[in-house]
Amino acid sequence: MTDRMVHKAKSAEALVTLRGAGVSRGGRWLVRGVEFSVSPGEIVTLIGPNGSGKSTTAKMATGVLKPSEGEVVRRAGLKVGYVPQKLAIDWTMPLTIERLMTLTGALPASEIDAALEATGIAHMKKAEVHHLSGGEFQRALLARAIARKPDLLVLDEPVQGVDYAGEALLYELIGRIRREIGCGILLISHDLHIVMAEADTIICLNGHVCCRGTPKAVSESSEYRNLFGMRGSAAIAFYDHHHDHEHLPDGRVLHADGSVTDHCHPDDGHHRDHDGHGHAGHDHAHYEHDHARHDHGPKGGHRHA
Ligand SMILES: Nc1ncnc2c1ncn2[C@@H]1O[C@H](COP(=O)(O)OP(=O)(O)OP(=O)(O)O)[C@@H](O)[C@H]1O
Repeated sequence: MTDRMVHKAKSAEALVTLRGAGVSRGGRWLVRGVEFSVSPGEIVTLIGPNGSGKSTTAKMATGVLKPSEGEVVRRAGLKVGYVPQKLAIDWTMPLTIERLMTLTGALPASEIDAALEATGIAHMKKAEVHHLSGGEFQRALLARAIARKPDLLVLDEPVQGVDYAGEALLYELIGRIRREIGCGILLISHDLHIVMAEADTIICLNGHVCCRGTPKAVSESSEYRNLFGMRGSAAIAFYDHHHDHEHLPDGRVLHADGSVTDHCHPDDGHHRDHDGHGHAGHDHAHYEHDHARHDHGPKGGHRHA
């Protein structure tokens, strides 16, 4: 199959497809020439500097904004779950997580419970929203969005106000949601962080599509490096790690020196320690292994889920 045929087949099954889409306001193009689609089970991440058109593009995808040129095609009857960047909440009013779930429409109690369970906050159902930590709040917003079983989940900066460790856990959760619900995910990242680890496709915007591809391809492209400079390089380092051992299909481990062991324990003599010689400082490849099941720390460390 040629690339063009693959693209055609992919957009035929896509949840949403943008073709040459752009929005202009007051004689100025906010964003132009946007082309991408999101298919079931796929994570597409929009990155780009402030004002580069990420939110505008997401609004075109969800139908909140009509494109001024080009077209946006959504699958008939598409259910969209949206997690906004900001929520207009009157913080002087008491609001429990349970109530937050039903603010914009009724939900059966069983659906509320299932969504809170899936996001790991079932025990906090009666907790006041304004007491939540950044990570808990993002989980509550995610629970609210997935409770209605969307086909397409749009997340506008889902790791806002969350520290690095919490960020890795949230991305792991988002990865699990796409595997379990099978929805497509359009993720907007207003910062680079570790967003790229879970994404299948990265679209880098800068008023137009600057570059696109797999996280690795984007992080290596000169357009991306020019746009993000040193900050981009830090994110690149995350992917540009070198593997000193590989996991074989039978579960054994092949080390750089050619030896094979049953495990990759830090004390088996094959690994560098923390000050440049350690297990925490290395990364590895896994045959037929889902990298999405790893928590990647921002410095390239990992742990198995
Ligand atoms: N309704 C509007 N009318 C005029 N200009 C707008 C409108 N909405 C957005 N803009 C402008 O369009 C540009 C793109 O905005 P957008 O919110 O899509 O960027 P973004 O990439 O999401 O930015 P950030 O990372 O800062 O949130 C910005 O310059 C913004 O000021």
